[in-house]
Amino acid sequence: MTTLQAQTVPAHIHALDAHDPLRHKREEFVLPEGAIYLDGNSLGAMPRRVPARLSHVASQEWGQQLIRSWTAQTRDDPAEAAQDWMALPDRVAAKVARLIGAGPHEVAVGDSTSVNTFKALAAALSLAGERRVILTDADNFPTDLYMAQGLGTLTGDLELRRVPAADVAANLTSDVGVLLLTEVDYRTGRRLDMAALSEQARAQGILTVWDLAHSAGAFAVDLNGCRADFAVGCGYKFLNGGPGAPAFLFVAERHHAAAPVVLSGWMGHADPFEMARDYAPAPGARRFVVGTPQVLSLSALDTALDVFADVDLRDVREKSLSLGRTFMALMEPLLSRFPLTLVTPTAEVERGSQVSYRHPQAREVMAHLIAAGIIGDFRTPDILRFGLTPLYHSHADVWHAVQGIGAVLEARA
Ligand SMILES: Cc1ncc(COP(=O)(O)O)c(C=O)c1O
Ligand SMILES: Nc1ccccc1C(=O)C[C@H](N)C(=O)O
Repeated sequence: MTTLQAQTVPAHIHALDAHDPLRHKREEFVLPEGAIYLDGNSLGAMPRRVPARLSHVASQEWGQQLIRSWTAQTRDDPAEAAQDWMALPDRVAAKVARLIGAGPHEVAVGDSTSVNTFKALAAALSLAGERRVILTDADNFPTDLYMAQGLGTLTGDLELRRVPAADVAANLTSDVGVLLLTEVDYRTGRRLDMAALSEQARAQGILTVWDLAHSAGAFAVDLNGCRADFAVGCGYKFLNGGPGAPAFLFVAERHHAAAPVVLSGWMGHADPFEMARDYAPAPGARRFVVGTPQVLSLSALDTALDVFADVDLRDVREKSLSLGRTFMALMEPLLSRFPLTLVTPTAEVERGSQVSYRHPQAREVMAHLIAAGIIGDFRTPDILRFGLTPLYHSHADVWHAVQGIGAVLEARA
């Protein structure tokens, strides 16, 4: 990789970076040496300020303050007082809300995306009444399918109807209760039209559950603008919250009164320390926080999200599209020389923040690429996937990566 990075980047690539309004953000991340990391859609790079926060949480909040940290409001220092662990999920929810077009009271942070998918599906199905069909993309991410299957085992009367993504709109029929979709496909990077599909679903009385795993932090999401009903997403991909970071759940305000809280844990109770015998939900989406907040990982995510504080998500989207365009254009000559097929849509509205190709030996090729310092992903059955993170990638990275991909393919041929 070192030799590759020593190659001279063409002037037109440099020019793209020179005009990049986000180029200063790269310094806010720790990036691996001697490698080009194109996997922020699996695990985002670490924001530089996270270790100091974790160190403070460990040494002071946990080490010294211990249980007093749960209710730090009792402390004299106003800055410390505002850092109580009980409200940490709510503080993080407010930061996530801004990125997904939601109100802070509509977002709950905690648990995994899988668990939040279960909460959302259970609530949505209950609101759907007699309609016992969940419609989904047959190629949806496995955990979305599995969680729906698990819920079906519990209720016993559920049909999980899987259709190709292109056929979803035609299958929004009156027996469907819930539409479960992932906005950006984890393999192809194809982005669905969330606004149109939400609208079409609503017209049929169907509730929507959107998985934003590959959307949140990659571009501006407008849940309320789309009148989405429920959504979930990961904290560790484009939100850079670290391995196993807590996930989020969005529940539109109009459903707060009627949506049942199936996992009704005490931390979602209106007054946990009242220790009442019966469950009474906290106001807003906080009721969907189940058990004790994951303080260490929430703290990491909390600080990681500060990277977005001065960022305009329109710039993020513009740059993501530019990186993708550049990547695809530079890869173009390789497509006639090697058995590579682009599977990411070229139309910008249909793209997330990754570029993927089919290759008959994709698994092997990706192993070679990783060994050469180009870190992407292999996804079954034959996908080479390259994630683009506008906050820390430059067009020069993309250029170096494509030179490396060409060299690896050439060496194998
Ligand atoms: C679309 C999608 N949903 C969900 C997940 C993950 O769910 P969890 O955080 O529960 O592992 C991923 C990635 O792992 C994903 O790509
Ligand atoms: N959570 C993980 C744990 C281990 C390895 C990968 C993941 C991913 O997130 C994969 C990602 N969802 C994907 O779109 O492929």
